[in-house]
Formats: sequence, structure tokens, C-alpha cells
Amino acid sequence: MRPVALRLSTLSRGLLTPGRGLTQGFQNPEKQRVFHIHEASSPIHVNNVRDKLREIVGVSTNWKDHMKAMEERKLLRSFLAKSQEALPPRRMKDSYVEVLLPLGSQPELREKYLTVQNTVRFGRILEDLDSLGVLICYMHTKVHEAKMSPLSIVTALVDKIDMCKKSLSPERDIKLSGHVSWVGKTSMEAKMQMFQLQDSEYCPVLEATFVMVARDSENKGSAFVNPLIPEGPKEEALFKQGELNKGRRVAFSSMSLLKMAPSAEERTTIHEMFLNTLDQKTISFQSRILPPNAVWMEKSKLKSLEICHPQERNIFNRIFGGFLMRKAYELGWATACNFGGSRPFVVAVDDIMFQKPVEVGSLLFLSSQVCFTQGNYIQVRVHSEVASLHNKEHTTTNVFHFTFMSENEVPLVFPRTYGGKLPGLSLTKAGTLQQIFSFSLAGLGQWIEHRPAD
Ligand SMILES: CCCCCCCCCCCCCC(=O)SCCNC(=O)CCNC(=O)[C@H](O)C(C)(C)COP(=O)(O)OP(=O)(O)OC[C@H]1O[C@@H](n2cnc3c(N)ncnc32)[C@H](O)[C@@H]1OP(=O)(O)O
Repeated sequence: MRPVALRLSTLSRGLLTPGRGLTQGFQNPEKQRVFHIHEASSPIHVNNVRDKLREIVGVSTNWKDHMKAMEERKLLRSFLAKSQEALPPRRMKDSYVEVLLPLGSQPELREKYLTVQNTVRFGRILEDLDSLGVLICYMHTKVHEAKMSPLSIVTALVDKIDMCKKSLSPERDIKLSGHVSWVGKTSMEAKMQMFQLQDSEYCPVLEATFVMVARDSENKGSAFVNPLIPEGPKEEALFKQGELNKGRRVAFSSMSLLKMAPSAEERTTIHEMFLNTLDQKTISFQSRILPPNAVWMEKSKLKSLEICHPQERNIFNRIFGGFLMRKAYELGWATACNFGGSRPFVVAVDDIMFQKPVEVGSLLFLSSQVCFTQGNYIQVRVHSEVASLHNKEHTTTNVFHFTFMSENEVPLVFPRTYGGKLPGLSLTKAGTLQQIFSFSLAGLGQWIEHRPAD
């Protein structure tokens, strides 16, 4: 039997496009560069970031009062701009924020961030990055005349997070910093970096790019954000990159399998996978056998459920994006752990899409599965959906993609069915359709898994 040649370059719609492949992250020496372009006056303690956000938005700390607080926010409508041109332009340094996570100098903070391997919990870092990203965008859009911001800023996308280091010490101070690097009409790209103290110097350990969207005071419609004026060649390059990122995202979304059939290259890859699992004796869609050192994709699945309590709400009384990311990451990590038989390290995060807000009180269903492997690398896709209590209809809220590195080489994964529908799968569910036909490799894999019978 011929081994499947899954070349990264063939997967032009996926995460695994050249330059965004499994080997990106801390292995790439180019990523060691620093884009630390400004100096903040004094860093904010990590514990004060949420308080600062609460203050900016003017929300209550008491769930009982949340409706009243939302009513008050309605009055801020008058501060919303009618056009982007009506807003004063900002510079990158206007939104620059530095946050200190003093794990070394304040050991009492450590427990919350600690893994059993004596490393830093990445899920906690995702939460801190999300809060920082939102704070950065509030700095960019600050309305000096208003006590509270009329904008509701929500996380729309984690474009990518690259790790420059395999693991972080929970015994050394960490600094996070970032600023707005590009703006559209109502969206902003925030670039963040994380540094860890080593031999009395802060060394880069992570780079992240998030996209935040500005909504009106009640989070009902989009709202304009201040233009951004880059200063000097470094900032111009960052802004240009932001523009390119936007173009890439638009191109990706127009190439989604929801809108366009798979390319000839993609079809060939999928068909090759199918042929490699065909039982040569029976030659039928149903009769499939695994190549050596391979696992059926469906066997890699793990699921979990979260009851979304008010404690996990964000400043707009929806569920905090960072919490969703932590929960999805931990399930994804467990999936990779279970699959690879060792405790893996995260090397990259790509394309976390926040498609719909998660309401407080929702039942959040998370499903995770390995969608691609190569050498020691495991690509995991996590899908989350909420179920309506009235009609049981499911709606996709988020899709997450994580890349892990396992201690040892891991088996290949193969989708089992080409012509058959999975038992229990209803193709009438909008959420499920989105889950299947996402533009990622996971989508391709699942497309084979769930393709309706020919
Ligand atoms: C109170 C006590 C608790 C305190 C705790 C504090 C915790 C800290 C909390 C901190 C807070 C933490 C924060 C949280 O917890 S936020 C919670 C997590 N996030 C969400 O819930 C968001 C869910 N998604 C949505 O609501 C919608 O999908 C959004 C609003 C995002 C877009 O909706 P829609 O698609 O209808 O919008 P549009 O068509 O009008 O486009 C508008 C703009 O958006 C751009 N766009 C759209 N999608 C994407 C994309 N995928 N990539 C890149 N860009 C995207 C688009 O290009 C356009 O830009 P521009 O061309 O105008 O520039």
C-alpha cells in the first residue's frame, strides 16, 4: 500500500499553507525578532487589567445589577461617531499597553498558572492575551470627553499565536505588551508579545495577532473606530502587514468549502487518502482498512460540556472569550495528550473564530479531534456550539485550531468514510454544516468523514 503523501503545500486552503505549517513557531529563528516598538510609563499588574476594563465600560461587579448597568450604557450612544472621518486619528503608541505577570516576584500568583509539569498553563495566558487585546483597543478608541467608552469591543478572531519557546517557567516574571497595528472601519488588529525574565533580561517567548471588532454601546451593531496613522518605516511595515492579513482573511473566507468546491489538488489529496485505506480484496466504500501506524480520525475525538455561569461573563454580560479559549485549549491539549501518549507542548494557535457570542447560562458543547499529524506534530480542531433549550437547535459559536508537539512521533490520522454519512449526523443543522466545511485541513478531513452518500 502506498503511503499517503500529505504535502503541506497541497493544502492551499488550510492552516497548513506554506509558511503557516506545523513547523512554524518556536522552531523558526526568524520569530525570535522583537517588535517591541514603544516604552510604556509603567506596566499594569495583570490582576488590574479586568478592573480597568470594567471601569472603561462601566459595568457592575454584581450580576444582579447587570441589566441596570446595560441600561446605563444605552445613554452612551450619543458619543458614537457617525463616520470614521469624524474620529481623531491615533498613533500606535497611543494604544501601547504593558502588563506585568510577576510569577517570579509574587509567588502567590503561581498556583493559578501552574501545570503539573512545572510549566505555565497556556490556557491562562490565552485569557490574559484576550483581556490585554481588548484593553489595547480601548486605548486606541479612547473618547476623552466621555467617562466611559461608548464602544463594546469584542474578540472576532485570533489570527495566530506563535510560541518562540517550548515551555515557560512558572517561577520567572512575565511581561505582555502590545498595540493596535492596523484598523479597518470597525475592526482593529492588535499585535501582542510576551517576554519572560531570564538572566535579568526580558526575552521574547510569544507573538500574537488578534482582531477585535467595535460594536455600539449595547453590542447590537458595528461602530466606527479611530483611524490609525503609522509613524516611521517600522510602523508602516506593521500596518502594511495588517492590510495583507485582512486581504488574506477575505480570500480565505471566499475560498471556504461552504462557497467553493475543493480544488483539483485538494480533491486529489482527499482521494489519495481514500485509496490508501481501500480494502483491495473487497473494493467497496464501506470496507476500509488502516495503513500501518495510522488511526481513524473518529477515534481521536474527545468531547466536553460547559455550563456557562455568570462568573465567566465578560464586560458585556456574554461569556468571556478568554474563558472559551482556555476551555477549548485544555480539551484540545487533552485530545493531543490522549492521541500521542505523552504531555504535548503547544507550538501554534491559528484562526480561532468567534462567530457568535455565547450567552450566560448556555450549555456549551465542545468537540475536539485530531485532524492532521506529521512527525511529532498534532493538529487539533475544537468546535463549540450552544444548544437552544427550546428547540434543541445547535449553533456554532467558535472554531479553534491548535498545533501541539508530542514527545515522540505520532501515528497518522485517516478519515474513515468517503461515501457514508456518520450515524446520528444531521446535515440540516447549520452548526454542523459549518463545522464540516470550514476552510481548514480539519474541514477537508471532516468533509470526507461526513460527505453525504453518493
Ligand atoms: C462584569 C464583570 C466581569 C468582568 C470580566 C472582565 C473580563 C475581561 C473581558 C474582556 C473582554 C473580552 C472580549 C470578549 O470576551 S468578547 C467575547 C468573545 N467574542 C464574541 O463573542 C464575538 C462573537 N462574534 C460576533 O459577535 C460577530 O461575529 C462579530 C461582531 C465579531 C462580527 O459580526 P459581523 O460579521 O456581523 O460583523 P460585520 O460584518 O458587521 O463586520 C464588522 C467588522 O468585523 C470584521 N470581522 C468580522 N468577522 C471577522 C473575522 N472573523 N475576522 C476578522 N475580521 C472580522 C469585518 O471585516 C468588519 O471590519 P471592518 O471592515 O468594518 O473594519
